[in-house]
Amino acid sequence: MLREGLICAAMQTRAFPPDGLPFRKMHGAGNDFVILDSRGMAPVCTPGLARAVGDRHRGVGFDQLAEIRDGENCDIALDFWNSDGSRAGACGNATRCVAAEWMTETGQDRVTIRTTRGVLRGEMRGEAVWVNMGPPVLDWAQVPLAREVDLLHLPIAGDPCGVGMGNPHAVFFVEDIDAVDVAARGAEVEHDPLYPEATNVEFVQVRSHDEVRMRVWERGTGITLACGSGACAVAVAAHRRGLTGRHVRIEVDGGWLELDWRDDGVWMTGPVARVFEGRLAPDFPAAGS
Ligand SMILES: N[C@@H](CCC[C@H](N)C(=O)O)C(=O)O
Repeated sequence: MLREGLICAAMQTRAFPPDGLPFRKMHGAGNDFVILDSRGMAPVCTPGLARAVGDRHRGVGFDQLAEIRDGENCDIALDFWNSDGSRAGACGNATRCVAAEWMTETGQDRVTIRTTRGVLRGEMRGEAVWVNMGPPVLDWAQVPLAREVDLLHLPIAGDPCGVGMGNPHAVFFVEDIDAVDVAARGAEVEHDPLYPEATNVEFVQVRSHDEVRMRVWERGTGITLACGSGACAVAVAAHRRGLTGRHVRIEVDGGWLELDWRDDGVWMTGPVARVFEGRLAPDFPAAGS
């Protein structure tokens, strides 16, 4: 059990236990995560630890680190970190991964997960784990943006839509997604002054009323193979622009996600996989940071 190794955290120290810090590696459609479990104990992750573990050469490597914590009036809580050590307000694919693990471990078919945007719900439908990522934020101040603008047409070159999903997104609709330099344009838009807390950036080519192709540049991480909250933002933006219905399949670099924008929020499903379990060495550079 991951919890067994976190005795140090329970003692309010950040030093790793003598046999190392246990973690799980998972991915959802290629969006990869290190998952720590500090239920019943003090949280372990710090910006320094996230950066060190996130280093793909000297650490484990991940797009996001998710730390499972005790939930208040819900099953569990989740904190998310980007590989640059910053916090992420939402992570749809890690939420799907942890929901799937929790349901497998408990044998239950529903889970409630507290995140910074409130309590999210997950449920098993047949073989598929669906999570409700909550309603989109369509108020400019809450996205947040720096000033009042029309979210459907942001004053940024390329005419993106602005959407909040507990984290900010800028969604660009393009004719030919293969012609987009995602790294260059993504890095540029991430720090556009209109987004005071920076933004995730999605590029979308619409294929039909219920299918789109998306590529993503994530705030604090860079290009990833998928972004769940980004896929939610894309589904919302595409429907608001009149390009798709409320139910859409999204091809990302790492596979397919399915989105369903309902009255109670944006539901999402897609593949999840456990990759391995391991332990960070007790003398790992960030131990105790
Ligand atoms: N990959 C995640 C999104 C991660 C958060 C993002 N980089 C941020 O800083 O907001 C997902 O699946 O939603």
